[in-house]
Amino acid sequence: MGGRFQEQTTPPYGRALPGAGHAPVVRAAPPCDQHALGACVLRTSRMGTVWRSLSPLRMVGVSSLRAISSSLPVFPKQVKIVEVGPRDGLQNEKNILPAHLKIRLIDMLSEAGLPVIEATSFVSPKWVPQMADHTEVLMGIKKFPGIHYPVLTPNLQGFQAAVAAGAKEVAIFGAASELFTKKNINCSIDESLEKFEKVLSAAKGSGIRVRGYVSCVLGCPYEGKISPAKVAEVAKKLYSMGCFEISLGDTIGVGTVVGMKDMLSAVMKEVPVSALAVHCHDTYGQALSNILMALQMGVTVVDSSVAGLGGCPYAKGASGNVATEDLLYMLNGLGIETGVSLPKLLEAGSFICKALNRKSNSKVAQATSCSKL
Ligand SMILES: CC(C)(COP(=O)([O-])OP(=O)([O-])OC[C@H]1O[C@@H](n2cnc3c(N)ncnc32)[C@H](O)[C@@H]1OP(=O)([O-])[O-])[C@@H](O)C(=O)NCCC(=O)NCCSC(=O)C[C@@](C)(O)CC(=O)[O-]
Repeated sequence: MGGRFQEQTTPPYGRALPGAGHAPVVRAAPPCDQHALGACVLRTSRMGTVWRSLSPLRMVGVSSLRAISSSLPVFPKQVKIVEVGPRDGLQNEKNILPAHLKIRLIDMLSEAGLPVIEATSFVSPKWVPQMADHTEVLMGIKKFPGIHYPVLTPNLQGFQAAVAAGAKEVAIFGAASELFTKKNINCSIDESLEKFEKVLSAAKGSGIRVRGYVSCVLGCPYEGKISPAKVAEVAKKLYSMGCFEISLGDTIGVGTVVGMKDMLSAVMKEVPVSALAVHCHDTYGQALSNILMALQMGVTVVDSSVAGLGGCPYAKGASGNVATEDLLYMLNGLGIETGVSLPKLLEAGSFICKALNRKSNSKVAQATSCSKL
């Protein structure tokens, strides 16, 4: 897998699509960043709509080009990708994957250069049986220098077990929905905050970093619409309690860009944007658009799952996170640095899909495996 994919920071443009003999020459469109926008135009003909590569200066004058550039959004230079596949991706799998395969997956993701890999959860095995081998997994992985391996801990019991297994970073997970909180961790939002407070104060004493999740930021499977004000309120509480980063989860992947913009605008009044991450499930195919909106608003941390694995066991019908391969392809196209190798990531995705006997949800993985045929 990924053999044809060379290490590069920009996508491979210009491959003729199948059937090009009868159709106009079609070229893949470069991503619309400040440098690339002028280089392509959308042309409509009797044969349909195609992208065509044109010299920017032949299309528009220099002054118009400057005007276009200055009105385009500014993207961050660097993005930190938080890989959640081994936890969020696998937690939903019915068949228990042996620990040695989870360990191999995490090691391959480390080799791909992911800076943060969420390794497992210290939750009740009665609630999430797939994560019952948390200690074996956390102790079994190679700990690459500079890479963080956080684990989920819903309460002090989970925190203590995680620390005993060698965790140096944990994540607590709340939600902006009462009903989701009840279904997910069996308590109210206020009760969850009391439990998290205990985790945070124990973590402070042990020098452990704590990340905070807020689920259902763009909709809840039980309550429907969630107000941006409620998301901002929970995010603010987690941040004031000492979480170094707040990950905003579109748990069921129902959000669209306007919702993302409104929600982030509300949260950014309470939590600095440098401490925010977005976590987008791709149920309605909106994850990359929503992430692009978040990047334009200054967010520089994005969660994703290799091969687009996953879903939440307490959010029926939700599909996996945005695939890390697809996110990386988009960031590469925008010239945004991540330090992650796409070929190695594709290998990790191919490995886990074989282990689970399923097709990758990543469009990039599908495209590159087709192009090998
Ligand atoms: C939170 C609990 C434990 C409360 O569950 P509970 O039943 O209310 O817990 P309890 O305190 O009453 O204890 C009952 C039993 O659970 C045990 N227990 C208690 N705590 C632990 C622990 N930490 N680890 C292991 N065991 C634990 C405890 O020892 C006891 O065992 P028993 O005496 O019956 O044998 C439970 O509801 C649970 O484990 N829920 C799992 C939630 C979960 O993992 N959800 C998926 C992750 S969240 C997510 O995916 C969303 C996210 C983060 O990705 C962002 C997004 O997409 O939006």
